[in-house]
Amino acid sequence: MLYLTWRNVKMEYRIFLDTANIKEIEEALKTGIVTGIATNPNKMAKAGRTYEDVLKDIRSIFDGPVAVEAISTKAEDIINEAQELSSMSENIVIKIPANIEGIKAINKLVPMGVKTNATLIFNPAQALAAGLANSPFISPFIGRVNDIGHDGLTLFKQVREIYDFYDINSKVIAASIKNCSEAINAVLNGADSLALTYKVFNQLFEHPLTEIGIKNFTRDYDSIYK
Ligand SMILES: O=C[C@H](O)COP(=O)(O)O
Repeated sequence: MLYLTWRNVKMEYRIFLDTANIKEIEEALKTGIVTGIATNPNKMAKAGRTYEDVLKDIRSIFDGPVAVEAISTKAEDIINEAQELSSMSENIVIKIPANIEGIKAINKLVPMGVKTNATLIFNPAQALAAGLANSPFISPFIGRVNDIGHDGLTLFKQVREIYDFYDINSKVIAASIKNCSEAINAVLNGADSLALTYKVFNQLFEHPLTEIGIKNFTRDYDSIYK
């Protein structure tokens, strides 16, 4: 069954570039198909800068949605941190782990108008809880599930099935995608959005036969017109 979800998702939420590296963001934005930026504490640490500085850099070249992750672990603290992060800039999405403290926080933050993304989702029950808390976004981690020898796509399909069956409207972001084929399988199975690293994003445009084709076309063109 081919899902129609991408047709219904606002264009601005289709592809989140999964990085805090400003050079990668700059390059990928040139394609015109990146519609959001997603960071997490690993990526911020790799960038070696504070959340504030990374956000400032991103905002100097991009005004779409930027996801940043709260690192507090108690609901009250997550709520305060999320409000602080949201106030740093317009159009911020707050990533919050989908454990019990995270769900409590999401439940309070959503009515305040904070856009949340329930993250670190590894089983369909967490996705159900985040959906019932009305999180605007949720992120099942496909690649990390595959990495431990389980089936990330099955997790993803189960989440989609539950959301469709119960009419849950949270947008499902396929996250922790390790290659282009995982990305396409997620889209074919009802992803609303993709979170793609710079490496996987570039795989969207790569095929050896395209390069061979270009080389051969150029050779044949040159043989007549040069
Ligand atoms: O935070 C969300 C990312 O999609 C996680 O991806 P990762 O498994 O490559 O760290």
